[in-house]
Amino acid sequence: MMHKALRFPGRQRRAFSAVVDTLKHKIQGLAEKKAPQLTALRKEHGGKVLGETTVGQCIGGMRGITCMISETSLLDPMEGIRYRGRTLQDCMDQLPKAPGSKIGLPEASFWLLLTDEIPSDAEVKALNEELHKRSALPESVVKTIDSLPKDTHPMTQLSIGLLALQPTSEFGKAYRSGTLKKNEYWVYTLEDALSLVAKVPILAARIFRNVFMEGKHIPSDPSMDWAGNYAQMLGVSDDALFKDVTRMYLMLHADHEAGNVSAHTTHLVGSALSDPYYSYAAGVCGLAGPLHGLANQECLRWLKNTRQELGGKEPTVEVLTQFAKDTLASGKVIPGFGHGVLRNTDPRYVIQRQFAQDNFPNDPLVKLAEVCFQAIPPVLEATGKVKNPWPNVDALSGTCMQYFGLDQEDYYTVIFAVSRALGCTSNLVWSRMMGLPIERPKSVTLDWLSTKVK
Ligand SMILES: CC(=O)SCCNC(=O)CCNC(=O)[C@H](O)C(C)(C)COP(=O)(O)OP(=O)(O)OC[C@H]1O[C@@H](n2cnc3c(N)ncnc32)[C@H](O)[C@@H]1OP(=O)(O)O
Ligand SMILES: O=C([O-])CC(=O)C(=O)O
Repeated sequence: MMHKALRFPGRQRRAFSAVVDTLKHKIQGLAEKKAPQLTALRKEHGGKVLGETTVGQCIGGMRGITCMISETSLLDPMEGIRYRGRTLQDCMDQLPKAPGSKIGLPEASFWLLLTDEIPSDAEVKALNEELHKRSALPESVVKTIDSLPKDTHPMTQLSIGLLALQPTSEFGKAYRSGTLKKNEYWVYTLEDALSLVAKVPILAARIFRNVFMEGKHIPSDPSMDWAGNYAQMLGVSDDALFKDVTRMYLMLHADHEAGNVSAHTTHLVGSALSDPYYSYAAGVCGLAGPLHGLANQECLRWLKNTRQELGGKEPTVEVLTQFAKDTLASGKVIPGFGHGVLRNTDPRYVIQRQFAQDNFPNDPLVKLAEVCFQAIPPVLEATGKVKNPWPNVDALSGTCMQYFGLDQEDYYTVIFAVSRALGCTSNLVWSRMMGLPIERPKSVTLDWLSTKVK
């Protein structure tokens, strides 16, 4: 029996690819299982109270208000993010891997986020073949990107590139045709999600080579996995571990439930039925903020500056404590520390730290980051206001990649965005499947609040 709560197309447009058909059937199968739950929650429990909203939350960035649905992942403040119920360590252990690698493949996490299933090796291989088929950038997009001034920030270039891809949207075309039915929205969103995920590493590598490598490009290798291919197109290192560090980065940053700025923005824009290119370009603009994704660029810069100021001296906890205090005194945040919702060391940091300790423990920036791990939390704690003094993912991601020669910190958030495309577009598919409405919370004025609290 079909449930109205979820959007099942009556007659499915057959995809030209077996793996896309498989994905559609798996998503649809999962949606059929979830349909009674969604219907009951809407119809029988729609009036139940989840919590009250305080004036502090209204002024304070809506922290702690439970008011969004995201099926792909859920965050525990102490244990961090789980992709479809699996911790990141579970994902590292359980997801298929490239030959000789210990890293769970990020494109396998895309499959997991979409379907709630760990794909087989054969399924990931087929997905990679499909992504390669969809990966070519239209000539118009190449021209647009190549014509941008080289000093345009790489994140600006990426959002321009995503918008330049927008005319290729299958969802947009189908919607404009006037024949698209609501229960078909998710199918076309999935088509766009796959194409966007296929193209984003090609676009991102092009931006890198244009800005930092005099426009000398390295062609895509269709025999490679999604992230390994991205690493080889960046072309900064032939070390097999550089492919692994890229795979790890892209797996760890894929999703962080839906309230973070990039995911929320993507969801919000998508809720107006803007297609995935519009929606994710908007999300990317949010990721470019220094309190969110750009913190990894800021953190690497902070570490490099600190190292320069140390002038060859060994970093000590005492010296780093003073550096951290100076940063606070100058009115800046310490990038890579603190979090909106986590209340413990970010498990993404823990996994990256282990990778660095296993593979390049003597790298000067790794050593410096280790001292920061000891020195900075007490400084933040001493302010009495920082709710989470522990490191987040951004505290080490740049350090791990610079070891292999990718030390252009302005580029780091683009790598984050390549990864976040997996989670944000998976969420768009599920939002359209669940028929979620346009998002429109209530805002009020200060006078309204003052009258209310009297
Ligand atoms: C992928 C990601 O997006 S992970 C986060 C990446 N961002 C960073 O690493 C930037 C540094 N960190 C921060 O700025 C913050 O911790 C955020 C933005 C991540 C979270 O912000 P909030 O939820 O407001 O944190 P919290 O409630 O603990 O903030 C309370 C106060 O402590 C300050 N604070 C929090 N973290 C830090 C920090 N790392 N350095 C200095 N001050 C901090 C806040 O600015 C705020 O000050 P205010 O009251 O004077 O405005
Ligand atoms: O969850 C957040 O607010 C920020 C974050 O760590 C992410 O988006 O990866």
